[in-house]
Amino acid sequence: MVITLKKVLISDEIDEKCVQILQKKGIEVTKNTKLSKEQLINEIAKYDGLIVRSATKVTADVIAAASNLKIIGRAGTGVDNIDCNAATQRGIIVMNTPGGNTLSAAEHTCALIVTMSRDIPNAAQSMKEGRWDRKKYMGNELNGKTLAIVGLGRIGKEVALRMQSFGMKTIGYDPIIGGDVSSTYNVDWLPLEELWPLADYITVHTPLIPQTKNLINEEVFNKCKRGVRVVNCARGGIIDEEGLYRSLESGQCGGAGLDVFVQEPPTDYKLAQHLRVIATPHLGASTHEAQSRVAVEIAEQFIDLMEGVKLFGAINAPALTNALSSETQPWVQLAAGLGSLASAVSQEATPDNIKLTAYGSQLSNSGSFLPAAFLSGLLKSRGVGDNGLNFNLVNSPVVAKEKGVQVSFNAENKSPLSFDNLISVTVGSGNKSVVLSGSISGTSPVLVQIQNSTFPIPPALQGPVIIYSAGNDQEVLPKLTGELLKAGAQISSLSSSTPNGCTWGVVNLVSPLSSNLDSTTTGVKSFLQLII
Ligand SMILES: NC(=O)C1=CN([C@@H]2O[C@H](COP(=O)(O)OP(=O)(O)OC[C@H]3O[C@@H](n4cnc5c(N)ncnc54)[C@H](O)[C@@H]3O)[C@@H](O)[C@H]2O)C=CC1
Ligand SMILES: O=C(O)C(=O)COP(=O)(O)O
Repeated sequence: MVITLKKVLISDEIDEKCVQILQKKGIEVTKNTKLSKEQLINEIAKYDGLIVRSATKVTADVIAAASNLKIIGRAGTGVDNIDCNAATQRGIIVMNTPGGNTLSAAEHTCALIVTMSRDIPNAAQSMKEGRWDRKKYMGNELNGKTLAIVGLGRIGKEVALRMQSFGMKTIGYDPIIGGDVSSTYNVDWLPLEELWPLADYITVHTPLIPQTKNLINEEVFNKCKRGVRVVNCARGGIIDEEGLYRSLESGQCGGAGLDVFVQEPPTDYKLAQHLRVIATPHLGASTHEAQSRVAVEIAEQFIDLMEGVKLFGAINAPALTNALSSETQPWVQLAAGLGSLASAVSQEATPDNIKLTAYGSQLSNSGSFLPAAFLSGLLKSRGVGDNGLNFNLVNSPVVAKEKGVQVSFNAENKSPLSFDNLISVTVGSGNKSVVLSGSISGTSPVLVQIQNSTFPIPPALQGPVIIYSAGNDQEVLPKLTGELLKAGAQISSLSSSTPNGCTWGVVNLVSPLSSNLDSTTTGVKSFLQLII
């Protein structure tokens, strides 16, 4: 899957370096951070790339209008403002820059903990108002207090390391990162229920997903020490805003540091304005350093993908990760071509049994992309979901799974045919099956065998091809060729398989045939034109 990017839209405030890197590679970049949703929907079809931060909401209706979009880049971490499922369905890559703003978000979290412990914002405000109020602002030391960290990924870990230098004891929970890992940075892993009663401060660093929505609610506050303080520098909604407000009012929660909100900007500022809340307008990543990093990273990740160097940061394209190099490209094309051919020959929209075997050392690690490439050809040829979907390595595995079509993959060392590296696929439906084998000649995908009939000179499985089965009739090829020439076809090559019960023929054309051929004059019972 080769990605070419000509026009990229940047719809959020992103460092100029991003624009410069893309433009240097000849990409036309439009930066417009003032688009309404309707304007974005009207504009988006012009672009094959989109770059956002958290402000632009890339919803399903935006994606439905994005008929040319190939990639959405998030210059930052959270992708909850992007409908990733809708993007995957349309074959659009979603990519973020994990890590680029980790340190800034971690420092902001620590700043909220520290300022909360001494009530610095209120004390500073009192001075601005001309009051010298030393009694009112008695604080607490952090030394010896317990910080519970929910989510021990990149930011959670950096927060732990920094707050340990204040003498805090760090405990934490993460469903993926276990105690063996967290103990290497001095975080005692505990299940949530054991975490709550021990915590003086709780900070959350998870994505907002169904499992983390309202993770800290009034019930949880009631399990904590009275006066527990919380920080949310991750995503609005991980701490239930209503439950937090009530707990602040009752004193069960002693303070909150909030950088993120369910609604941004909030329609109701009552939480942000609460005396015991320190609120910032989603500033975790807003440092010159982080913004410079994420801008450069997203631009370079786009270029690396375009140039086939590597795929980094993609969150919905596992099949693409190992399929970018120039060596793998012909194999991807071959598998897609075999998929188209298998579907055309078997005439089954949902074959119940597909086995793909890759032979040879070159293909020993091809299991991540060959089945997806095969499925892209199969789905394309069957017109599945025929609503303008372009099937590729991003959406094919997902759409095929929804249709109940799956491929079992197997890699073997020794090829059964004369090509050392070879793909063979068996597509079975009921008691019928189609067997196809292909390989690469030079850099071109070629068809080596159909059923048990081998091509002495394997034809290219590329561009417009006519494939026919002639049974044992040796007269078919001259008749078909005559009819093709009459129809104005430009033939680039002709190939026949060795007769073995049935002869198969392949005619490669320079351009697709515009008119239909008549089977009575060609003498061919069934032939198929495929554009591969
Ligand atoms: N305020 C801001 O400006 C910024 C906010 N963020 C947000 O911070 C959050 C964390 O970011 P990173 O550390 O980079 O992500 P990460 O992916 O490195 O870590 C997230 C961790 O949460 C864990 N997790 C998932 N479900 C969980 C659950 N139910 N309970 C506990 N842990 C769970 C994951 O296993 C993972 O280890 C994200 O929501 C991100 O969007 C990130 C950067 C800036
Ligand atoms: O990277 C993230 O997840 C953030 O929340 C940062 O958001 P922003 O890029 O500042 O809009």
